[in-house]
Amino acid sequence: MTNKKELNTGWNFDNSYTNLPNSFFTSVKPNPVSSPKLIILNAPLAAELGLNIQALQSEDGAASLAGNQIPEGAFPLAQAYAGHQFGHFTMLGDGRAMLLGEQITPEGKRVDIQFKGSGRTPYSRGGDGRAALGPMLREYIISEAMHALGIPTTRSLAVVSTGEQVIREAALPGAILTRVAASHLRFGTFQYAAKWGTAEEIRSLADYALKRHYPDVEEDENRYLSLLKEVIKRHAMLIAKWQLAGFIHGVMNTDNMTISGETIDYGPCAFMDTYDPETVFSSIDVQGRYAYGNQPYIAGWNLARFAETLLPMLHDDEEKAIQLAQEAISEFIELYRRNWLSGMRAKLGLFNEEQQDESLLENLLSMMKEYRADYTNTFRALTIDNLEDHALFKTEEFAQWHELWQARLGRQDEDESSSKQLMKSSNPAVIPRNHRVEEALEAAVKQDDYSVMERLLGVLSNPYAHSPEQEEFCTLPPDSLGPFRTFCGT
Ligand SMILES: Nc1ncnc2c1ncn2[C@@H]1O[C@H](COP(=O)(O)OP(=O)(O)OP(=O)(O)O)[C@@H](O)[C@H]1O
Repeated sequence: MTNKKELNTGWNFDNSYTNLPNSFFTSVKPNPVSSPKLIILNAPLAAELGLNIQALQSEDGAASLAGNQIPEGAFPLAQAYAGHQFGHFTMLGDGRAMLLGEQITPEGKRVDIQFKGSGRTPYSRGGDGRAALGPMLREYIISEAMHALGIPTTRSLAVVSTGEQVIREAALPGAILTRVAASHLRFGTFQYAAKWGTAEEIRSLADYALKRHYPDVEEDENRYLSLLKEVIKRHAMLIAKWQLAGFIHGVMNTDNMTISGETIDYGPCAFMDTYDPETVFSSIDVQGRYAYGNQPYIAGWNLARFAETLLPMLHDDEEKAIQLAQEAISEFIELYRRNWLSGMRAKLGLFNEEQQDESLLENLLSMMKEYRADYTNTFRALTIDNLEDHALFKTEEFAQWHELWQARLGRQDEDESSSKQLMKSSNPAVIPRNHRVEEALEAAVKQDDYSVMERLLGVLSNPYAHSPEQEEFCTLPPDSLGPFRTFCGT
């Protein structure tokens, strides 16, 4: 085995998180695995990060992506955090993840490099610290698809299999995902500090978050109120993008909401096929708390939990602090709605605003719900003017709606081709449909055949292309009216 200094992977770490008080993390070592094998490497992302692709593809590269070798400059640590899980507050922390370090990219950007599935930590509670191959590939596929759709998200750099099994409902092959994120600061990190930390500790966390993610407001007179408002703005944008793409996160616990406004934790998530706001993906979400249509309200609820952690810093007078927080939080739904509306206008090829746009949209969505229309394909069909053989398009109701829409398009200055262009860049032709993701995972995990996943990743990397190769990925699941199925075992 070559010496790690000879393995010039290109890591360029500068670890700022370690400057926070010790209570925010525990220094850890990844638990070496028996036979690391590189399953997939995201070469374009590696290049963006300034990494040496060939070195990472070597045997030693795989060992380093499994945590068997710690690169120079890394400072592996497990982050402490808490969170509301399905409404219940609990202490959490990285139980199977660890921050390897913060990479400074050639463009001077700072990003977290994190292993997920790299062994037990002091926060593992009863868990084994490990992850199964299927779910790590699932996170890889969906996070990269989200990125290509233009939705802020953590990224996936690589998956290595460990050569070891993890025991879930059955014995499954183990794997480690290398995740890249603007940071792993979560609402839950603040909740942890507010519950168990000192006033100084929470203040140092808030200052750190400001410096790292919102430097423009760092000098504001009430910078903690500005932090709250900026996080609200980012989430108003993020959740609008989720809703517009038909994405269901599945576990919007406060530990799965980032301060940076990136989507994190691709557990039981999916893109909606047939349009129904009540769609729930996770089988453990028996009450539908995290249903598609609830996501904006849950985000508002989570933001309120984040706001509570900042109260002592918003104002010396408690009542005044509560009032400031409430005012900020009360703006979230309106901000979200505005972003959503503007995205929906683009999906319909509309450049300007008219008062009746909301009802035009609501009418379309309620028809889609009634006729169980496929969310993505309906907008896509409107885009390409090739109305599919679907019950919705044959109804009198739709014909009337179509006429109103055409009249509305006619009342703007832009010509038809600009409208079509706008629609094409706003309505993806292909999304990671769950049955296609499952199919790719099954071939990969059970048959060691990665070709299905590679083809899927290929089309997902260019979702707005509207190319013939995408056609076969637009088909609905065989049981499109049935309940979603989840890929078990995380
Ligand atoms: N097998 C495991 N061993 C130890 N801890 C675990 C294990 N699985 C989950 N956890 C911990 O339980 C908590 C909730 O798990 P969840 O599945 O939501 O997160 P995750 O997917 O592991 O991580 P992330 O939110 O960073 O994507 C996290 O703190 C996680 O680290």
